[in-house]
Amino acid sequence: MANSNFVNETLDVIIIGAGSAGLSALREVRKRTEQFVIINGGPWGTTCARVGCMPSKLLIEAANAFHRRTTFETFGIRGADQLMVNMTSVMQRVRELRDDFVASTLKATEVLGTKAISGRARLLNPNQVLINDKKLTAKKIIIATGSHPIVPAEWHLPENRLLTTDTLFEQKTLPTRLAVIGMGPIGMEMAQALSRLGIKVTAFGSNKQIGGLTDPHVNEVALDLLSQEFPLYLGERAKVVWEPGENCVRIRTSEVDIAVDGVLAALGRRPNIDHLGLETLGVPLNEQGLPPVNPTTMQIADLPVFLAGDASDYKPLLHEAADEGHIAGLNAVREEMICFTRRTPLGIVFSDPSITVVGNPFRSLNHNETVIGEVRFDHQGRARAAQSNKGMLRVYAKSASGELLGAEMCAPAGEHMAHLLALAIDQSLTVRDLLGMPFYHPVLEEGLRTALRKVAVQLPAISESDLASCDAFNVAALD
Ligand SMILES: Cc1cc2nc3c(=O)[nH]c(=O)nc-3n(C[C@H](O)[C@H](O)[C@H](O)COP(=O)(O)OP(=O)(O)OC[C@H]3O[C@@H](n4cnc5c(N)ncnc54)[C@H](O)[C@@H]3O)c2cc1C
Ligand SMILES: NC(=O)c1ccc[n+]([C@@H]2O[C@H](COP(=O)([O-])OP(=O)(O)OC[C@H]3O[C@@H](n4cnc5c(N)ncnc54)[C@H](O)[C@@H]3O)[C@@H](O)[C@H]2O)c1
Repeated sequence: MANSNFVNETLDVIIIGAGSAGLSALREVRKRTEQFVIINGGPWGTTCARVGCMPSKLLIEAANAFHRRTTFETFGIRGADQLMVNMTSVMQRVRELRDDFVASTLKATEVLGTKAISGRARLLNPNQVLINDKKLTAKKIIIATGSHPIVPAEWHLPENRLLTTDTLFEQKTLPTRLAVIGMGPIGMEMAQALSRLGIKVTAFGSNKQIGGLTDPHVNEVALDLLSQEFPLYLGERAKVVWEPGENCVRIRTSEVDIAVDGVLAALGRRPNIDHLGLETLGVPLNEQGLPPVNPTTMQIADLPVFLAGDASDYKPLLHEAADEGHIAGLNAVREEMICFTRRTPLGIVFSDPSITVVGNPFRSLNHNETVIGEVRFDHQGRARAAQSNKGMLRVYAKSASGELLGAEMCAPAGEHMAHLLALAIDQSLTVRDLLGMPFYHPVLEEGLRTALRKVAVQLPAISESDLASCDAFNVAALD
C-alpha cells in the first residue's frame, strides 16, 4: 500500500487498523468524506479471514467430515476404517480457501491508493498520529487495532514447538502429539478439530468452565462429551517446559506429566494497544491499559477518538467488531453523536455439538425471578435419526411474565437454535409467544420446544383455546 501525501493537511478521519472493525468504519467514512486515511500495521486482509474465523472453520469442516465416518457402521455403511486423512491436503485446502477469503477483503482497500498506508501508527495526542516518521493530523481518529494471542513469557519454547492461531494454518503438517492449552472458544474448536483429524491432542485449561459456558449443567454435559474424544485437564495452570534432552515439551499439572511434540497456545487474546500511545490521550487507563469507551457511541471519554473491535475488548467477536466499526465510522463524521442500542448477546463455539450462549448467560440471572426449562437430545427423534443425539439445552425466562431471558446449550444445530432464540429475545417474546408459533416435524427445534414447554408449565396457566398450551405427546418419535 502507498505512502501518504497528507502530511500538511488536516484530515477528517484517520482509521488505525484495517481489520473487520476498521473496514466497517471505512465504509461509513468513505460515504461522507474523501479526507481520510486508513493505516494498517500488519498484513492486510483482516484477522477473521487470514487467521481467525474463516481458516478455523475450514479446518473444523474437514475434521467433522472425517469424523462422520464413526457413525457409518451404525447406518449400515461398511468400509469406514479404510478412510484416512492426508494432513498436507487438508491444510492445503484450508489455505486455498483462506486465500480466496483474504483476496475478497483486500478489494476494500486496494482501490484507495495513497489513502491506504502500511505502517504502525502511534498516537501523539487526540488529533495527531505518527506514521512512518510523519505526523498526520485529523479531526477524528478511530482506533481499530485488533488483538493478538497471549503467550506466557515463561514458556521459552523453540519457535517450531509453539503454535498459535497466527501460525497454525500455515503449517504443512502438524505434530503427532499436541497439547492445546486454554479451553475458551479457540482452544475448544481447535482441540476437537485436530483430534478428529488424528492428532493425539491433550487439552488443558485453568478454568473448569469451557467454551464460554456459565451454566454448570450444560458445562458438565459438554465436558463429558469432549472428554470422550481427548483427555482434558482443567482447573489449574499447566507448566510448560522444553526438554531438549528428550526432544519434547513436557506439560505438567498436579494430575499429569506428559510429553508432547508441540503446544497450541489458546490462552486468550490481548488488545493491540502496546506502544500505541493511548497514554497521550490524557484519560485514565484501566489495569489492562484501556481507556473508558462508551459502547453505544464507541467514543473514548469526551475525546475526538473512537475505539472499535477487539481492541476495545468489549465483545471480541466478528459481528460486534463490524458493529463497533460502523458506529465509530458514523459518529466520526457527524457533529452530533448517535447512541446505538447494541445487539442481543450471541456467542457460538463451532464444536460438535455446538456450544452457544445467547441473551443473558446463566451466571447473570436472578434465580428468584427466573424459571428454567431444559432438554437433553439423547432421545430426541430427529437427532436420533442423524446419530447426533447428544447434548443439552437450557432456556431461561422471567417467572412473572414468561419473557425469554437467555439460553445456554451444547446441542446439535445449536448455532441455528441460538439464532432463533436471539431473534425472540430481541423482540422481547415470551415462552408462550414462541410456543404459539409453528414447529415442523421432525426437526431438532422440537427439542427446543420441549425445553420451552418445561418453562411454560412453571408459569401461570393460560386458556386452553390458545395453541401455545398444546402439550407434548411424550413420545420420542413425535416430539
Ligand atoms: C482463531 C480465531 C477464530 C475466531 N472465530 C470467530 C468466529 O467463529 N466468530 C466470531 O464472531 N469471531 C471469531 N473470532 C474473533 C474475530 O476474528 C475477531 O473478533 C475480529 O476479527 C476482530 O476484528 P478487528 O477489526 O477488531 O481486528 P483485526 O482484524 O485484527 O484488525 C486489526 C488490524 O489492525 C492492525 N494494527 C494493529 N496495531 C496497529 C497499529 N499500531 N497501527 C496500524 N495498524 C495496526 C493489525 O495489523 C490488523 O490488521 C475468531 C478469532 C480467532 C483468532
Ligand atoms: N466461534 C467463535 O465465536 C469464536 C471462536 C474463536 C474465538 N472467538 C473469540 O476470540 C476470543 C479469544 O478466544 P480464546 O479462546 O483464545 O480466549 P478466552 O479468553 O475466551 O479463553 C481462554 C481460556 O484459556 C484459559 N487460560 C488462560 N491462561 C491459561 C493457562 N496459563 N493455562 C491454562 N489455561 C489458561 C482461560 O481460563 C480461558 O478459559 C474469544 O473471547 C472469542 O470472542 C470466537
